[in-house]
Amino acid sequence: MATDSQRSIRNLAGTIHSLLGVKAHVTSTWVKSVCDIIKNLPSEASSKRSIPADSERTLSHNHGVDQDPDVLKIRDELAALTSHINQLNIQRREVLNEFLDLKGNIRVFCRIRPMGMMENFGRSRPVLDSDSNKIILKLADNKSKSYSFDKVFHPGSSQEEVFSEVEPVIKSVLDGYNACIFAYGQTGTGKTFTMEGTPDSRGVVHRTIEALFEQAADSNHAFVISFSMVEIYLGNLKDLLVSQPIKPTDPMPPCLSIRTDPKRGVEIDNLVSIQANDFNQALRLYRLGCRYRSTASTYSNITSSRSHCMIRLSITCFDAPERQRETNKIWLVDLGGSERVLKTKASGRRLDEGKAINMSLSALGSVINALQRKKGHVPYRNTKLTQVLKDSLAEDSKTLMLVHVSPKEEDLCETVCSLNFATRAKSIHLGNDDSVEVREQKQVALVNLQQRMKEIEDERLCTRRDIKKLNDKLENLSKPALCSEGLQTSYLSMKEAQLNSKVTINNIGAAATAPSSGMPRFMRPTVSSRRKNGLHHQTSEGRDQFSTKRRKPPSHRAKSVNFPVKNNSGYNSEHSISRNSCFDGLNIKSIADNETEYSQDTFECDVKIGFFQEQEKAQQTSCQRAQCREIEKHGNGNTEKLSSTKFSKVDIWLRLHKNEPPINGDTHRSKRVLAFTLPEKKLTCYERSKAVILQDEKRHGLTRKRIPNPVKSGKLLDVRETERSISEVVIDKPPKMLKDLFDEELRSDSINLLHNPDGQTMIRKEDLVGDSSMSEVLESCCQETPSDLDGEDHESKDLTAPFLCLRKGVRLQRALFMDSPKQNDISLRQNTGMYTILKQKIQIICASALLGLGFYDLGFQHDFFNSLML
Ligand SMILES: Nc1ncnc2c1ncn2[C@@H]1O[C@H](COP(=O)(O)OP(=O)(O)OP(=O)(O)O)[C@@H](O)[C@H]1O
Repeated sequence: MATDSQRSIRNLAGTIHSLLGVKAHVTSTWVKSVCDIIKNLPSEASSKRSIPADSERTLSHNHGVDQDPDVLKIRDELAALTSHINQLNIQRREVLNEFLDLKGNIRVFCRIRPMGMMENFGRSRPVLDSDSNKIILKLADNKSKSYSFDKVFHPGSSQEEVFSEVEPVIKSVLDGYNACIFAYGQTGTGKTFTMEGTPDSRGVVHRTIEALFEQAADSNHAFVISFSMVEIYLGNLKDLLVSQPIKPTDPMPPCLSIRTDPKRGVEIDNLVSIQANDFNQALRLYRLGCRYRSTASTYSNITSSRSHCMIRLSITCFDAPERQRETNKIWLVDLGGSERVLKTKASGRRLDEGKAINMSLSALGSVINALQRKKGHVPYRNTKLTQVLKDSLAEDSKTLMLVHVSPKEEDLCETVCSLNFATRAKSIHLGNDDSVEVREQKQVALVNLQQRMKEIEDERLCTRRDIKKLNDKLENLSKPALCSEGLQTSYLSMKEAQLNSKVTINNIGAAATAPSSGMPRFMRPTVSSRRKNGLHHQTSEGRDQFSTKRRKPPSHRAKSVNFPVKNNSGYNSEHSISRNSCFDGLNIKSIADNETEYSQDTFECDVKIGFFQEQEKAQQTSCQRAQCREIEKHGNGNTEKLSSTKFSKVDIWLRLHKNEPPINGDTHRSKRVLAFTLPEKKLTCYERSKAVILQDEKRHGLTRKRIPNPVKSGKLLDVRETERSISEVVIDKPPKMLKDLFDEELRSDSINLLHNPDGQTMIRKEDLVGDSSMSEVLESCCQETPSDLDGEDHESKDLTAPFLCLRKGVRLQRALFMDSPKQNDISLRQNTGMYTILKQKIQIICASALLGLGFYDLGFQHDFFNSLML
C-alpha cells in the first residue's frame, strides 16, 4: 500500500503534465513541494477527527437545507424556468433574424436636420415633408418626388428614437453577425451629431457600446469585446488609438494595411485593438480616439469632419456554438460629408480633404450600385473605405445606413443625391424586382414577426421576474438557517469564494459585474438592479468622460493632451478635466485656415499644476512593438501571429499611451513640473526644466513662467506648495524633437540652484537623481536640509525636505558657476556632449553653404570666383 502511494507520488509530475498538458510550468521543485504537502496531510482517520464541530454542523445543516422539500421544489422550478428562458432566447434570435432578413440586410433610415437659427432668419425655406416612412421633396412647378425608407426621423426626433431603431442590430451582433452602422450625407447635416451626439443627447456610438455591454452582461455567455478606432484621412488609414507624429522626429506609427483573412474576414494589420472589460473602459478608449480625429472649420460646417471615422467593436465568444461565428464585429462609421467645392469654397488642404472624401463616397456608391444590380464584380478594392467595409456589406451581415439630409432649399441638389444614394442602398437585398404581391406578403410577414418578437420579449421579461422571485425565496430559506446556527461567517466566506472565482470566469464587466457573474445566469442581477445597488459601472464619471466634446474650434488646436487627475487610489485618467470652453463664434471664420484640427483637450482645464513624468520613449515604443508581436495561443497548441495589435488591458494601454506614471517596474528618468498662474487664485508657478508649449494657455487666462528668485520675490512658500500639489494632476509629454535631444543633453548636466534668505545656495534633491557622478560631486558639497526654507521655524531638520544646501564656500568644479544677482536660475552646464558638437558642426556647414550661395547670388561667380580660379 505504502509503495503504491510512493509510486503515485513519484508519478505525480507525469500525471500533472498529462492533466495540464503544459510541461513548462511544472518544475521538479514544484513537484517536490506538492509531495511534501501530501506527505504532511493528516491521515484519513485523524482528519475526520479534526473536523471542527461547526463544520460538521454546517454539513449536516446544508444537508438538511438540501433535503428541505420547499428548497427542492424551488430548485426544480428554477431549473424549468431557466430552460424555458433559454428556449425563448433561441426563438427570439430566430425571429429577429427572419425579421432582419425580410427587412433587407441593408436597412436605410433617413434623418432630417432641423433648420438652424441662421436658416430660420434667412430666406431659406424647408423643401421637405415627411411621415414615418416617407420623404416628399417639393420641387419647382408644384412637382414633388417621394422616397420611402425603413424609417424617417423628422427634425424633432430625439437620439433615443434613432437608437431604438438601431438596437435590434446589436442583438444580432451578440448572435455572431457582422454589422455596420454608418451615417451618410451632405456636410453639416448632422452625421456626427447622430453618431457622436453631445453630452446631453448621446449618440449612436455611445448608446451602442452601452447596449452591447449591457446585453452581453445579461446573456448567459461570456463575451470578450475589443475596441479599435481608425479614420480614413486623405485616403489613408490612421489608427486613432495611437498618438500621431506631430514633429518630424516623432516615431511613425506602424503602417496599417487591409487584408482578407479567410476566417476573420477583413482585417487591418497593426490596428490597435484593446479589450474593454466594461462600458466605461470602452468609453475611455472612444474618448481617447476622438481626440485625434481630423476636424476643421469649413464654410458649411464649423466643426466639419475631414475624414471618415470608423469604430470597430470585435466580439468573441468561445462558449456559444449556436453563434454565427466565434469572432464577429460591428463597425460604427461616421462618414465624411459629401460637399460641393463651389459651395464650400474650399481651397488648399480643405479642398484636398473634400476631394478625398467625395472620391471614397463615390466608390462606396459604385459598390452599392454593383451590389444592387447583382453584378459579378463588386469594386471593393477602389478605396480603403470600401475595402474595410467589404464584409459588412456582404450577404450575412446587417447594415444600417443613416442618411442625413438638410431641409434647406439651397441644399436641394445634395439632398436629391443623398436620397438617390440611400434608395439604391435600400434596394440591394430587398430587390426592386419583387412584384407588388410579394412585397405585400413581405409586409404582412414583417408585421407578424414584429408581433411575435414582442410576445417573446414580454414572456422573457415575465420569466425573468419569476426567476428573480424564486431566487430571493431560495436565498431567504437558506440564510436565516445559517444565521441561527451561527454560521454566518462560513456563509459569507463561501459567497466571497464564489465572487473570487467568478472574476476569473467572466470576462465581462470585471469590476461592475464581479459580484454576480459566478452565479448561474438567472441568479445574476440585471443591469438595472446593479444600477439600483450602485454597482453599475456607469457612474457619473462615465458621464463626465463623455462630456468632453470632440469638436473644438480650430483656434484650440493644441499639442498636448488631457490632464488625468491623480486620486488617492492612484492615477485615474477617467478624471480628466474637461470643461468645454465657450466657443468664440466670431473668431472662428478668421481662424479657419488650412490646418486640420486634431481635436484635443488641452485648453479644457481649470488645472492649477501640471506634472508629468518623462518616460523613456524608446521603452514605450519597444513595449508597443512587443505587443504588436503578441502571439495568440490556440487550443490546439499552435500559435498564430495576430494581424492586429492587441492589448488585453485597457489600463495598460492608456498608461502607455498617455505616459502616465509607471505603476511597477517601469522606469522613468526625471520629472518636469509645470505650474500655472490662474487669474483667480494667483497661484504661483514653478517650472523646473524646459517649457512645454501649451498653445491655449493664454486663451484661458493661464500664464506660465519660470519662478523668479523665489526668496527675493517671497514665493518660496509657493514652490513648496507646488511640491505638495504635484501629485494632483498629470499631463502628457509632447513627443521629442531633435532640439529636445540637444536640450536633454544639457539638462542632464544642469542643476537648478535656488537661494534662501540666508544667502545659502540650495539644490533640489530631485535634481541629483539620475546622474550619479554629478550627484556624488554635489552631495559632497551639500549639507542636509536648508536652515530655513520658508521663514518658519518648522522641521528644518526634515530629511525628506526637497532641498539640499550647499556648504558655504564650496566651489563646484565641474561647471561654470554663474551667480549674477539678476539671474534667477543658476545653471551648471557642460557643453561638450556629442549632440552639442554635432549641432555646432551642422551650424558651421549651414553657415558656410549660405555664405557661398550668398556670394553666388550676388554675381560674384563671374568676378570674384572666376578671378580666384584664374
Ligand atoms: N438633429 C439635430 N439636432 C440638433 N442639432 C443638430 C442636429 N443635426 C445636426 N445638428 C447640428 O448641426 C451642426 C452640424 O452637424 P454635424 O457636425 O453633426 O454635421 P456633419 O454631417 O457631421 O458634418 P460634416 O460632414 O462636415 O462633419 C452641429 O452643430 C450639430 O449640433
